[in-house]
Amino acid sequence: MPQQFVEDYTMLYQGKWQQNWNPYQKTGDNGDFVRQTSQFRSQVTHDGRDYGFKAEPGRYHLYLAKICPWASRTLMARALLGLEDVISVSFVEPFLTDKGWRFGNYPGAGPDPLHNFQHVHELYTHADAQVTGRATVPILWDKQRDTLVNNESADILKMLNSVFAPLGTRPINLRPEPQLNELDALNDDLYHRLNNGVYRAGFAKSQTAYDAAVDDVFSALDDMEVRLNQRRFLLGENLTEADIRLFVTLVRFDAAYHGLFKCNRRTLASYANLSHYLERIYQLPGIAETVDLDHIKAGYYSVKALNPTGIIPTGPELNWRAAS
Ligand SMILES: N[C@@H](CCC(=O)N[C@@H](CS)C(=O)NCC(=O)O)C(=O)O
Repeated sequence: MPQQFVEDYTMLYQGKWQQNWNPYQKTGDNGDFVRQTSQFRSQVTHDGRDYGFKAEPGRYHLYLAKICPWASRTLMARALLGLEDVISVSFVEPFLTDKGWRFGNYPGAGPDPLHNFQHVHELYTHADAQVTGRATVPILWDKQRDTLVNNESADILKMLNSVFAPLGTRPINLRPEPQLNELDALNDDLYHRLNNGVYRAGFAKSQTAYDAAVDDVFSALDDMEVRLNQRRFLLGENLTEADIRLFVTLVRFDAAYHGLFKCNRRTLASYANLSHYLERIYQLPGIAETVDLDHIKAGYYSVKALNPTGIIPTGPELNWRAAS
């Protein structure tokens, strides 16, 4: 979560919006970023058992930001499973304001279609008037009960692939049973070294923390490059959840993490296997539409703590449409 706001960040405390207040967002002893945990963890089930949220077409909505890799995971899974007509979606503007994510008219963003709220934090207090925590995306929203179901992308991914998948048009399994242990271990590793590693590099408060994060990032990229010597996807011939998790970081790498987050030992473009893999996934049906480089660049480069002038670099030139 845009750990960008390690210093002057914003959040809800007992239902009230707070600016420049930092009770939860910690920096570790080494100056490294410590990520908060998500607070809404209800599950949608086949029959509504346990939480009262039943998987039904048209009932749920995803509130997302296209800049956000965690939100983009869920958008990718929705496309891969053919759930576009089952779960509706809307996008906030790419900049985090002093009131957090904002709905608006920035190209590729839009209003809150359900309540016409101005900011994402209003969704949180609508669901729980006493909520404490950051107002993050993604959000899985139940239109029927008009409440927030879950704000943890890892949970949402699993729900899309389990209870929602039978409602979709593309019968694929992103979490194949025989490979679950390997998949979850890889997901975990990717999260620590790469998905969150780039943020640990970008928002490091000490040279030591930065050095360690960058080592993690490039050791992970090196390992994945080798892994892809023999495979189309990380676990073999079929795309799984691990590929979604890797893709969302790769697609932001040269545009944002290489420059702004100082992950500049190498460009992603210099990795042959990873570049072909990125193109291969980008060219799958519905995936290019989940990637908005304008939102990615405008959003990341608007982080004042890292880029006080707000100038957005013109490059790099990226073209994943090229045949792989
Ligand atoms: N654990 C969450 C993290 C989501 C997250 O960090 N989202 C960021 C955007 S990339 C956010 O909304 N940040 C707003 C804030 O921290 O105030 C998930 O994976 O769903």
